[in-house]
Amino acid sequence: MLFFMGVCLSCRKSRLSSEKSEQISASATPLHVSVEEQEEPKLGPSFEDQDSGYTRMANTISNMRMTNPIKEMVSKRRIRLKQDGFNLDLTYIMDNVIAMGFPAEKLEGVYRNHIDDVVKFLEEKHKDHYKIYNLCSERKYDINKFRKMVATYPFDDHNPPKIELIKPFCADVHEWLSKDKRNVAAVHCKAGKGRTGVMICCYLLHGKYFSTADEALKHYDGMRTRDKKGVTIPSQKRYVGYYATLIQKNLNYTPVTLLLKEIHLEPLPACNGGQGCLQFVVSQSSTKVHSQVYEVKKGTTSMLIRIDRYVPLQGDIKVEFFNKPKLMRKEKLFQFWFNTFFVTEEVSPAELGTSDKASGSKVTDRSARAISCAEPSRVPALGMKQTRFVFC
Ligand SMILES: CCCCCCCC(=O)OC[C@H](COP(=O)(O)O[C@H]1[C@H](O)[C@@H](OP(=O)(O)O)[C@H](OP(=O)(O)O)[C@@H](OP(=O)(O)O)[C@H]1O)OC(=O)CCCCCCC
Repeated sequence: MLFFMGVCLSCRKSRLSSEKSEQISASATPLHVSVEEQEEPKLGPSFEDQDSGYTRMANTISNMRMTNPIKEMVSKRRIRLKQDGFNLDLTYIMDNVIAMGFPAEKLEGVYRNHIDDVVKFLEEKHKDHYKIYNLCSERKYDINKFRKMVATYPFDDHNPPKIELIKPFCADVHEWLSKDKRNVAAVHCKAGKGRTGVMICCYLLHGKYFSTADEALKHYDGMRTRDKKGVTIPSQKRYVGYYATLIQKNLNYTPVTLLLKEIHLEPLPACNGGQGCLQFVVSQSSTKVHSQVYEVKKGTTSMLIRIDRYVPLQGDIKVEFFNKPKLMRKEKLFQFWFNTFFVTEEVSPAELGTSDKASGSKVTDRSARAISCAEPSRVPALGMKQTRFVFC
């Protein structure tokens, strides 16, 4: 079943289509980026003292062969490194770029990479030449274990990064790798698949290893997983595409403001026998900026939602749709992210005509733009949703 949606916005301050004429000097500001490097640990024993600890680690539960089957189950189809006595959820995407699972401590270290095993691996294979990139917004660990060679570029699981986070990450990796040809960048999130893939693919584009998002993603997917399903969330892929666009067209990202005017849904997701309430929530910078609930009558196949007071949107926008049955908890149907800077698709007269007819108003703006999105529903029976957002 296809799910069609049109979002009509107006009053853009600028458009990507004007490309180079719109280049504005780089204003990418790292969000919550903390980089701590080249400092010796101030707490605990010196690194030399710790070496004896690494030797002893072979006797810890983290390194016991009995935990490997559990680790393998949890890492699912991600390709593990099994070499020289190591068995880690860790993959070389390039000779100097590693994707890996979270370096976990305590009980979590039983079913994920144990942090001591990761330290042991990096010390053995890349001593004095590794730097860790932690992408988790939800957790951290003792960076002293990695000689404080840890940079943090946080974002949430199952989400893309803020667009401003990508360039500083890529520049950081590039600078580190350029310093010494023996240097490696070890990137991780929780599983070391989705978020890690997004950022590594962006780096592969930044470093000119690949020229298109598809090529970078294909390379990553094949290197990191046995089923070639590395980065699978469409919004995450979309953001790799955004970064590719910035590089290909030599653009500097700058926030663009749009006014949300109307949303067109067709056909509606068939939940609760085709009736009930549908809620959509629009957020910007983690702040809810608009939310509305609509009653869906049985037999309704499409819906035009007009926003009474136009809502200004700028930058990274998250839209969530919920099924809101009466007397029951709401259930998220699907979500997607887009960035207002990258809304560039042309809108056909037929689409404008549909919107025009439904609203009863005369369309005068023929410079409308749209964005197409496809997101899988969280409700498996509803399948993949094709969505198209129209801005005018
Ligand atoms: C006997 C045990 C058998 C366990 C079998 C578990 C088999 C199993 O499903 O393991 C996996 C789960 C969840 O695994 P995780 O807790 O690691 O979660 C993954 C993580 O969110 C990934 O995002 P990211 O961090 O890479 O950005 C996500 O990838 P994406 O965002 O691309 O979709 C992946 O989705 P995926 O399904 O791959 O599409 C999730 O599974 O692990 C646990 O729940 C921990 C289990 C703890 C068990 C403790 C045992 C002591």
